[in-house]
Amino acid sequence: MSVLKVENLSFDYGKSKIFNQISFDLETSGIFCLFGPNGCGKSTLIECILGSLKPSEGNILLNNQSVSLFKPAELAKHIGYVPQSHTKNFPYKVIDIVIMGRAAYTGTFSAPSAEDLAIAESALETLGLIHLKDKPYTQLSGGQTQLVMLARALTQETPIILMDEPTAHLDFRHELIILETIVKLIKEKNISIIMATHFPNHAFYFENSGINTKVALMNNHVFEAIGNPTEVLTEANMLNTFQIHSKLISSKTTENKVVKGLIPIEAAR
Ligand SMILES: Nc1ncnc2c1ncn2[C@@H]1O[C@H](COP(=O)(O)OP(=O)(O)OP(=O)(O)O)[C@@H](O)[C@H]1O
Repeated sequence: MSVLKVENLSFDYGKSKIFNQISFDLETSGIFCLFGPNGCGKSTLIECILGSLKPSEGNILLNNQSVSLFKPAELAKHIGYVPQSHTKNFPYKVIDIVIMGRAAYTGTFSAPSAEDLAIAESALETLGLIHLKDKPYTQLSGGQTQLVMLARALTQETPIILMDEPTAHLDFRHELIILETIVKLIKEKNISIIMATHFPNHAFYFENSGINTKVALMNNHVFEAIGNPTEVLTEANMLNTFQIHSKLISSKTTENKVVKGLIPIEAAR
């Protein structure tokens, strides 16, 4: 079943066409990975779904209703967002940043309730961040900040979360913690996720973890391929889109689980 439908969506900045007539379904408890070269339009598409950019044509349907009909606070009860980067203007405490995820429920000028505080603390617990609760978030590392942004999105308690390169700047361990958290959210809370990423192995990681995973290869203003990771992230598509030679490998873990991944071999000259 689909929770979000994008139909024939186009967007341009003036005369500059960013994408043209793209369509996809986000399935309940599934992940949809947007994958493609720098500047192909992944963030622009995410911002169209969030309602902060207006597409030139097409529809975005949430539970069969156009997102353009939702008031921002109403949309924020359905769709959470983890941005690619975040400017830190003021040394708020971590808990205050996370509790901002409740704004759609409390209103901008009302004080958060004890329940809002409990929800925010529970999100920090889920992500192993509770010890940072009272720390000024201007003092966090890049990885900790990214996890706090995810905690804020969880606090929003939405069935859908959009993530724009959520592992950018993270070390190997923090990257895996984010990926594991995404898998947990999908399996335990039935959340559906759209994620822009530069790493084919993120999509394979989700598939290897038993998640319903779809990938779109965004390039030349369209989805040049769409489907499961094995169908889309092929050696031929990597050569065609990124001009790199790569090798798709499949192996078994000690628990006999089949895992797939894509190894870059050489940039084509
Ligand atoms: N305000 C703007 N006015 C005009 N063009 C813009 C504007 N913002 C972005 N663009 C252009 O739109 C295109 C798509 O940008 P977008 O950020 O969506 O790409 P992306 O796929 O997310 O890139 P990356 O992988 O580098 O994050 C780029 O060519 C970019 O230069």
